[in-house]
Amino acid sequence: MTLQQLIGGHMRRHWRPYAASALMLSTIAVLTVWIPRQVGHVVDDLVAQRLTGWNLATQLGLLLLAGLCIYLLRVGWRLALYATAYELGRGLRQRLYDQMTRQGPAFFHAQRTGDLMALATNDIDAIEMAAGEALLAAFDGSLTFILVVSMMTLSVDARLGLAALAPFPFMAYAFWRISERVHKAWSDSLTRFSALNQQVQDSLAGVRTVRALGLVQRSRTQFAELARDAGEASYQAQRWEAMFEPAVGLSLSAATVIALGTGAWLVARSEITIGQLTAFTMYLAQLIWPMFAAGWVLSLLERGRAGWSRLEPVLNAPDGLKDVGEHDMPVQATVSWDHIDFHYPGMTAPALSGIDLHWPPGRTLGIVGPTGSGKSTLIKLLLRQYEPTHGRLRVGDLDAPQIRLAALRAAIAWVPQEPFLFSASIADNIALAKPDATREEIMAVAELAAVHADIAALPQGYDTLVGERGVTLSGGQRQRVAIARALLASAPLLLLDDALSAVDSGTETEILAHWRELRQKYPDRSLAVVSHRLSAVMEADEIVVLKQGRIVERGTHASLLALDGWYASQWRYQQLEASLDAA
Ligand SMILES: Nc1ncnc2c1ncn2[C@@H]1O[C@H](COP(=O)(O)OP(=O)(O)OP(=O)(O)O)[C@@H](O)[C@H]1O
Repeated sequence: MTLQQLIGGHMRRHWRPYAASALMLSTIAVLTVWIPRQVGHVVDDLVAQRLTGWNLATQLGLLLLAGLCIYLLRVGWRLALYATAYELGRGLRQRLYDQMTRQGPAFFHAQRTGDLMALATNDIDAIEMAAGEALLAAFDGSLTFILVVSMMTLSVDARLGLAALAPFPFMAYAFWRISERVHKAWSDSLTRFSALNQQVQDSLAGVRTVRALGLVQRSRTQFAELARDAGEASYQAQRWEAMFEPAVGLSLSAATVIALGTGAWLVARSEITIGQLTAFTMYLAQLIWPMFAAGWVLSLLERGRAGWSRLEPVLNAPDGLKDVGEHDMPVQATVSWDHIDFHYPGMTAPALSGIDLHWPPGRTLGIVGPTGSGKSTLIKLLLRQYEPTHGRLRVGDLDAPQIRLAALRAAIAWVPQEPFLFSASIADNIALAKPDATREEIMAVAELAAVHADIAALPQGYDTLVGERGVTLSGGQRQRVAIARALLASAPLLLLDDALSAVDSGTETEILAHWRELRQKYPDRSLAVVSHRLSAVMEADEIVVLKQGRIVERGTHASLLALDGWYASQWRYQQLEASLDAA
């Protein structure tokens, strides 16, 4: 879809404000061309001494009224047109947001956060201006041009009109050449602004790392370079835009010289009156606006086209995952990874191979293995962040894609290793999946996640703000707040993806003991624990050991110790480490 089609579709849907603006602009244009004609008559009548007293006052009053109407109508069209242009911007921002919420990690892998932020701000602003100011100026400019030129040629003198218009084809050619450069320059400017945005985002997210590693100077230099590039690109675009002005100025000056020369000759031959020549020169001055409007419209359209050419591919990126399922999540169903192989997009080595695993309801599954062995990938497939390359993920009798994505995800409470806390109170962060939860419910899950005492010790307790503008919680506290959040969701499947890594082993034992108590109350709730620390999975009903994407050992804690493989040696190592720590 081109920018023209996008704006055309928007205009069809919102034709009323556009029609109202067009009507107001047409009235303004008619009044604008009426004024010089009227002034011409007044001048001729004054020269002939036909205009005196009341008549003169009435004529001047009419001119004043026309000026007032023009002023009010200008306010009117602005309000009508800008409101509908903002509506287009709002719709595009909503589409972009929806697109982002539909996409999986592969999409975000391919897009930079800074780019997405620039699209939502700068690029959509440019499109908004193309649908608002540009359309208005195009309509107003063309109408004024047609009316003014008609008046010049029809009501004054056709020969004079044609002579004065002679320089304009040269101006049109110059405009065409300049607008090509403007488009290129704006594309470049928007892209560089994105890069600058990305640098700001990276620097803010990693500000502590940058400081700790003494990289502040390097980061400043990088920022300065990108800011300079963005500034220069923007300046370059403005420079090309500025070229419209000399083109207009030169053409109008040439037109004025021609008009005055030809006009004086026609007056001398008494073929036109002085009043007509006065009106003609006023008309010529009125051509300034359509000429500038043409340059302005071209540059706004080029800016909009540059923004749209960056936004469109993102809006039309295919959905990472097809949400075509029609079934609800089966109740008390076994989750099965059925002969699953998986490659990350663009990677040659498989992240998972030949995975066969069943996770019955109410059971605890432990997933362990060396780093990079595929533990989190197993969980990501269950969350349907990615689809298996081969094999099927099944829930009860259904393939996972047959289940509505929202239903599947609502049935899963997932706690990643580095959970995200929003800039809100701790209570709101815990109640994310259940905003109407009572304070008692929130406190109960915080107790289960062994974080209640930590929260109670904070200045405003559960109302303490966390996140960007609030208190910074430790890694272990964040993990436990996230576990409380997951427990409050009361989902049948709880996934702890290395979510106890920053918690000491005593607290880990406490949380797992609480889980066991909870399971007495809700025996159908299932738990999957990914962990490097084997003590977190030792009570699981089944433990699988992954190595290079394959299950190499499986069983209970006791049977795996008896197997004397990776699990047993890792267990001995971790026990020894714990006893050394305790000593
Ligand atoms: N988004 C991705 N794109 C490409 N490769 C990836 C991606 N995420 C993970 N991998 C690769 O897939 C393999 C398995 O990663 P995964 O995160 O599942 O391992 P893990 O066992 O959870 O590791 P850890 O214990 O360190 O968290 C690794 O080799 C990793 O580099």
